[in-house]
Amino acid sequence: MTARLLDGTALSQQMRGQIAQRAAQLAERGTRPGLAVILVGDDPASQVYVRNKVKACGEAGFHSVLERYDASLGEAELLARIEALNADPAIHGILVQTPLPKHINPQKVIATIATHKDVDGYSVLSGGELLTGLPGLRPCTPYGCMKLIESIDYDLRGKHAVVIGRSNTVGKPMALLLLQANATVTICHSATPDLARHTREADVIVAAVGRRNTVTREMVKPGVVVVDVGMNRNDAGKLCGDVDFEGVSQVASAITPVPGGVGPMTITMLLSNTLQAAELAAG
Ligand SMILES: Nc1nc2c(c(=O)[nH]1)N[C@@H](CN(C=O)c1ccc(C(=O)N[C@@H](CCC(=O)O)C(=O)O)cc1)CN2
Repeated sequence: MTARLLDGTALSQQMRGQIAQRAAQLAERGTRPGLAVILVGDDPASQVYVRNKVKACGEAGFHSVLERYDASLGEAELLARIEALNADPAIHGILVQTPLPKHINPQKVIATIATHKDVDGYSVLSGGELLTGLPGLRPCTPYGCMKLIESIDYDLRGKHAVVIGRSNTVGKPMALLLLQANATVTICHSATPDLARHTREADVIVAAVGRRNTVTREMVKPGVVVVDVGMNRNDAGKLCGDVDFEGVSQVASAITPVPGGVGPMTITMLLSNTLQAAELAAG
């Protein structure tokens, strides 16, 4: 079997077109969705991501501001800046790019962002909304993974989904979203003995560990749907995920590539969340 490609670039293009249309309708009613992106420090990958976020905003007709600060920015100054953006009516979403410099506590930063502007969906309140099934802003990467699975009309009801990774930003919210879609969910992590025992039983695998070749062909059953959140470099310096794409795509029914899978969807869901926040603010 050769797997169907879950193409995040194509799905993003389609979804961003729809988001731009909705943004234009909202703008006609007097509200232009606005996103503030804050970057502290000069991490090269983060610089690319924030640039791409601002570019995507422009293409969707959103207002956006990019605030860049030196890595020496004090925590109190950053929190004060967030408070000001919380009070700014032109801003519907606030995002602080991670990783942050060591002297800044990311939990404090996230807690300072107003819940209704928390377009990363990282706050304790946003997490609680997800946990309890209340409407709210969902973390962009797992939300994007769900859209990729939905894009092939895959019915998760009664399916066994295995999530590899238990981070607050991907693994845990991913498991909750799959649960909400009526899948039976197993979360595996670094202390799970015999990972393959679990992945071989899976109808759906979401790999989010940050280590290449975590999932190989012998570890999956034929027909499995595989979503690869990993972003690693191989020995040749080429971008690759957590899944051995060459091997697993021979037996899977659908699989995301890296690059071009989950990554672009992360930015698309950020636009979607910002639009949702703006629509709510507009009433
Ligand atoms: N505040 C946040 N920080 C971080 C997030 C986040 O969602 N919010 N996620 C990641 C980084 N990230 C977005 O910020 C992100 C990562 C990767 C991509 C992407 O499109 N990747 C491409 C490949 C890019 C390349 O060539 O290097 C792909 O997979 O096709 C988008 C966004 C950590 N920080």
